[in-house]
Amino acid sequence: MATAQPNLYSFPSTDALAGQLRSYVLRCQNAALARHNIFRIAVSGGSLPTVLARALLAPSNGSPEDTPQFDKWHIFFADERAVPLDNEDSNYFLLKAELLSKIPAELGAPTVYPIDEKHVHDDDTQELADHYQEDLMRSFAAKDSVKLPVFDLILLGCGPDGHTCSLFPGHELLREKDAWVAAETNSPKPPPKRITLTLPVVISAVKIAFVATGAGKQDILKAIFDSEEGRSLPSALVNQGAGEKVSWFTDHSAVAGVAFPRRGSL
Ligand SMILES: O=C1O[C@H](COP(=O)(O)O)[C@@H](O)[C@H](O)[C@H]1O
Repeated sequence: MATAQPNLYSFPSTDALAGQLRSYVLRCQNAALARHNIFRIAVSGGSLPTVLARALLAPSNGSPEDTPQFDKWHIFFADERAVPLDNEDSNYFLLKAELLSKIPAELGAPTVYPIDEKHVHDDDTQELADHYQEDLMRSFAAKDSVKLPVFDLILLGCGPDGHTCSLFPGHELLREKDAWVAAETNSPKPPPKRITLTLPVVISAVKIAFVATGAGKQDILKAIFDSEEGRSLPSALVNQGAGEKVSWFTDHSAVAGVAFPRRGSL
C-alpha cells in the first residue's frame, strides 16, 4: 500500500482544468517516449472523453513538449461496456466521437485497442474480458499474466457512487488479484455487462489521473478524501494503492466542502 498522498487539484472552470490536464498528459507522454518511444494510455468513458478532447485538441504553443505525438500513442480502455462499437453506450464510440475522429492528420493517428466486437453478445462476459486481456498481453509483449502491465498513464472518472473503471462499491471484483481484465455482469449503472481493468493493474500504472467535475460529485469527493467510511470506495482504493502517483483534476464546485488540501496548478 502506498503511503504518500494523492494530489488534488481544483480549477475555477472546465477550460482552466483542460489546460492543466493537457500539460499533465503531455508531460506523461514525453516521459514515456523518453523511456520507451511509445505511450501506452488507458482511458475511461463517461464525462472524461469530452474534457480530454478539450485538452488535447487545443492549439499547441508550437514547442515539441506541447505537441501530442499521436502516432506513438497506444490507446486502451480502462473499462468498456459489452455493446457493439457503434452503440451510444460504448466507451469507444464516445472517445471516437469526441476525440479520435477530430485529431488533425498532421498530429498522426494513434493505435487504438477497442474490445473484440464479435464477443459482445456472448452469454459469458468473461470471454470478452479474456480477449481484451490477450490484446493487452500482446501489446505489452507479456508471455504470461503473472507480471502486471504498467501503463504510462491511466485516465479515470469517478461516479457519484465512488466507482471507477467498472469497479463498483462492494463488488467482489475489487478483490481480484490475478487477472488484468475482469468481467462485471451486474453493474448497477446500465448497461449491466462490462469489462474492466482490475485494481492491481490500475495502481501499477506510472501515473493515474481522475477527472471529476460539477456539484454532483461533491458528496462522493468528500467521502473519498475526508471520511473513514469512504476508504473502501473503489476510487479511494486507487488513492490508497497508488498514493502520490495519483492526481485528481477537479473544479471548485466538485470539491466545495472537501477539507483535504488542494492546489490550483501543477
Ligand atoms: O460507467 C462509467 O462511469 C464512470 C464515471 O463516469 P462519469 O460520467 O461520472 O465521469 C466512467 O469513468 C466509466 O468509464 C464508465 O464506464
